Amino acid sequence: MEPRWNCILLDIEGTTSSVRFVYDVMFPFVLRELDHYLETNWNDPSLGPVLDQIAQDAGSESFVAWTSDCPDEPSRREKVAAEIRRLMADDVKATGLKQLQGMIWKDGFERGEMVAQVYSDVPEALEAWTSAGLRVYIYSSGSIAAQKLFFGHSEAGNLLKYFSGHFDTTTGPKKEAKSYDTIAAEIGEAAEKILFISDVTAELDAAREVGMETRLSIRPGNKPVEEGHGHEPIASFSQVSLG
Ligand SMILES: CSCCC(=O)C(=O)COP(=O)(O)O
Ligand SMILES: [Mg+2]
Repeated sequence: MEPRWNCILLDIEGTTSSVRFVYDVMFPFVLRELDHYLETNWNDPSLGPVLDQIAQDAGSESFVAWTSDCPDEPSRREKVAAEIRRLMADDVKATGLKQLQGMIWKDGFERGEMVAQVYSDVPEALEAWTSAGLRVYIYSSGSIAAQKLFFGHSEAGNLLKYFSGHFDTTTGPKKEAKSYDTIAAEIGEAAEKILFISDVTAELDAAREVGMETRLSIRPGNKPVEEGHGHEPIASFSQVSLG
């Protein structure tokens, strides 16, 4: 039987993995390591573009302009740390924040201090879908670097071989239809041939607006959703029927 879709696009938090793991393990890791990370990596060239992105997310044209009120390096670092803590307290999915989080998580995943949680149906489904010839992509607010660390160090082992590509907020916000148009174009598929699975109805609405098929991920600990969204709910990837 011909599969109804050629591609499956997956969200992470609340879909492949629990919200709890992100909030109880990954975010506390960042808050614990933040000051030390900034101090030890301050002159690392890879940090510069991320600091510019954080400044731009805050409405400034560059990091230099944003920190022009800071008299010295420690106060510039403190401004960054305070902004990161503020964004995380409000759970803002800002690109600069997500890039910095990914850089901080690197050590945690590579040292084995963090092992990404994935629901038990996820590896089985990835295997079944890719064996059936489907391509699987990730679209998460977590940076692409963080996504690769996450699935490269999961409790089911390295799952990266299953993914044909990764998207994050550098493609566009997850609640905007244009982002899904861009993804379809980059994947090289008609939107109607892509199934998007997420726990957030506003993301599913945006994907549906451009013609993607959708499924609402219902996992333990996910935020409750309003009635009347019209997205078919699934509690496990095993409920995705390909035919
Ligand atoms: C490697 S993803 C880490 C989780 C995260 O930071 C996040 O914002 C997840 O958001 P999602 O879009 O996957 O719900
Ligand atoms: Mg999610």
